[in-house]
Amino acid sequence: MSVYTTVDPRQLEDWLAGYSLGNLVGLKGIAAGITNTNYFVTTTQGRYVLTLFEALTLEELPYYLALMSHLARHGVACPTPVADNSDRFASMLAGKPACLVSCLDGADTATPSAAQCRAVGAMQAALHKAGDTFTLRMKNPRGPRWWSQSANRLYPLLSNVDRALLKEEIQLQDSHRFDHLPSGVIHADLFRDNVLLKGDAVAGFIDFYYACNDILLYDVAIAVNDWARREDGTMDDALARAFLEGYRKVRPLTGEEEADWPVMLRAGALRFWVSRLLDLHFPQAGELTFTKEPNTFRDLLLAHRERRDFWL
Ligand SMILES: Nc1ncnc2c1ncn2[C@@H]1O[C@H](COP(=O)(O)OP(=O)(O)OP(=O)(O)O)[C@@H](O)[C@H]1O
Ligand SMILES: N[C@@H](CCO)C(=O)O
Repeated sequence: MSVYTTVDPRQLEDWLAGYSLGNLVGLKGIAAGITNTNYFVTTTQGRYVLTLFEALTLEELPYYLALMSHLARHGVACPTPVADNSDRFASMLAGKPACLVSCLDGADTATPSAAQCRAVGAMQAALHKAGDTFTLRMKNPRGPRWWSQSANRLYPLLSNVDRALLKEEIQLQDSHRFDHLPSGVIHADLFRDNVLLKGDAVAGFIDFYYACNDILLYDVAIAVNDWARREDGTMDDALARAFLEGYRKVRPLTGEEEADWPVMLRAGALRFWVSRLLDLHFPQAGELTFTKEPNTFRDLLLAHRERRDFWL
């Protein structure tokens, strides 16, 4: 259940007075989600999603909300933030930073088809292209420096085998430079649960709160690592190919990107192995975290390392 902060209708009516969205008709908590509190809000003008941010501050929100607004204006399927009468996308509600975005008609899937992977790949490429004209900048908080520092905290807690694997992979990644590859705005967490689908079409990408500027191919690797991953940690090549096919139709990969694909898949797996290990071993006191299985990404990393024939 992910309604951590309760909002009552009277309180919401007062807050909505700062918008031009008509009167409140319905308010319903959303059970899915882990980090934030989400509600479906219906007014006489339409249906929206209200998010109360449990960890991000009001000062941190403008980048993400401006980005969603920019992408939505440029044809990327994602929720559009609604501005209040003071032209702000976010303000305080029930003691938390809060925003309203348009409600999308779709649902996530744990078992995507090739057609759905193709559509998500194409929309991710559209996001990468639309990001070209977005002027705000955000460094990736989960880049190489972060995983090296995190690994130092984790080494004493890991088995000898896992410690050796983590050290070796970080060394390999540190020795490999990706600076020459195309970079821009990336979602950085485009997992299956962050995409709403309607049939085979993308209704919208959600959860932009890891979005940042980084290498575009890194974003593709993160997404393919989830969309084409089987339960046993190996890749479903047909799904991976479909994803890349959709992506390339909108933004063809360069020869340098193709050459770096195997190492980038490993970088994507490493990033989520490390973050899941951190969540497991260093749960933040008072923070609402739900631990996902770190070994999934260790096993995926091993599968990528052992693989010789890449299906690009
Ligand atoms: N704009 C939207 N339109 C329709 N449904 C939405 C929208 N945004 C979120 N949802 C629904 O709310 C659920 C929870 O949202 P989300 O995954 O963003 O939660 P979170 O707690 O903010 O993030 P996370 O779960 O990644 O920590 C989604 O699975 C989706 O069903
Ligand atoms: N998508 C992430 C969690 C949110 O960042 C994971 O599955 O580990």
